[in-house]
Amino acid sequence: MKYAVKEIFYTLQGEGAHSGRPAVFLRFSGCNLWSGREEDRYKAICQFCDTDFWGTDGHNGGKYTAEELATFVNDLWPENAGHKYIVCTGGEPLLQLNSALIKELHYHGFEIAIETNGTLPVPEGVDWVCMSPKANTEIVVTKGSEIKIVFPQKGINPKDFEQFDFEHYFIQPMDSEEQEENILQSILFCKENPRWRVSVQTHKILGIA
Ligand SMILES: C[S@@+](CC[C@H](N)C(=O)[O-])C[C@H]1O[C@@H](n2cnc3c(N)ncnc32)[C@H](O)[C@@H]1O
Ligand SMILES: Nc1nc2[nH]cc(C(=O)O)c2c(=O)[nH]1
Ligand code: SF4
Ligand SMILES: [Mg+2]
Repeated sequence: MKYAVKEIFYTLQGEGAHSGRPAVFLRFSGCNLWSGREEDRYKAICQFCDTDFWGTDGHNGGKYTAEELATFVNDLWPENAGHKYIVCTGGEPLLQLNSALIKELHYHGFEIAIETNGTLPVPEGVDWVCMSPKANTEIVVTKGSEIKIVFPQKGINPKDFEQFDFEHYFIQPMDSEEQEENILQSILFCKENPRWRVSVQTHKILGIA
C-alpha cells in the first residue's frame, strides 16, 4: 500500500497538552468531512477548516510505502536526540494510518500521536489520541488522551462530551473572521466550566508551520 501525503515537516506541536513539543508532522491527503476544495466548502460537513490537505504537492508530499515513510520521517529527526515524536494529521489521518505504518514508526522509536475528527476507529498502537469533534457527525472515538473542541461551533455543546473518557479537555478558539469574539467566548466558557482549558494555536503566534 502507498500512503497519499500532503506534506511532512519538523516543527513544534502548536496545540493542546503537548504544545511546544518538537514533533514531525505527517499531514495525510484527504478528509471524509470536506473535499478540500474551496468551491466545495459551503457544502462540506466541516466548513471552518484552516488547512490545505488536498493533493500530494506540499513540502515533502507524495506517495510513500510504510517503510519509505517511516525512514523519511526518521531522517528528519536530529541525530541521536531521542524523544522521537510524530503527529499524524491531515486531512483525516485515520483514512490511511494502519498497523503497517504504526509498526514501522515504532520500529524507528517514535511515539505516535494523531489528530482526528473522531468519526473513524483508532487502530491499535497509537500512543496519543487527540479527538476534535465536528457538528453533525457520528463520533466513534469516545476515549483517548485529549479532546479539543473548536469553539464556538453551532451544534456542539462541550458539556455533552464530559461523559467521554479523555485525560485532557480543551476549548480551541475558532480561527475565523470572528476570531477575537471566539477567543472571548472561549475564555468565558472555561472560566464558567473549569474542567476545560483554552488551547491556543501557538504555532500561528510563533510564525512556524
Ligand atoms: C486540520 S485538523 C486535521 C485533523 C482532523 N481532521 C481533525 O479535524 O481533528 C487539525 C486540528 O485543527 C483544528 N482546526 C481546524 N480548523 C480550525 C480553525 N479554523 N480554528 C481552530 N482550530 C481548527 C481541528 O479541529 C483539529 O483539532
Ligand atoms: N505546529 C503545528 N501544530 C499543530 N497541531 C495540530 C496541527 C494540525 O494541523 O493538525 C498543527 C499544525 O499544523 N502545526
Ligand atoms: S475534519 Fe479536520 S481536516 Fe477535515 S475539514 Fe474538518 S478540520 Fe479539516
Ligand atoms: Mg494546523
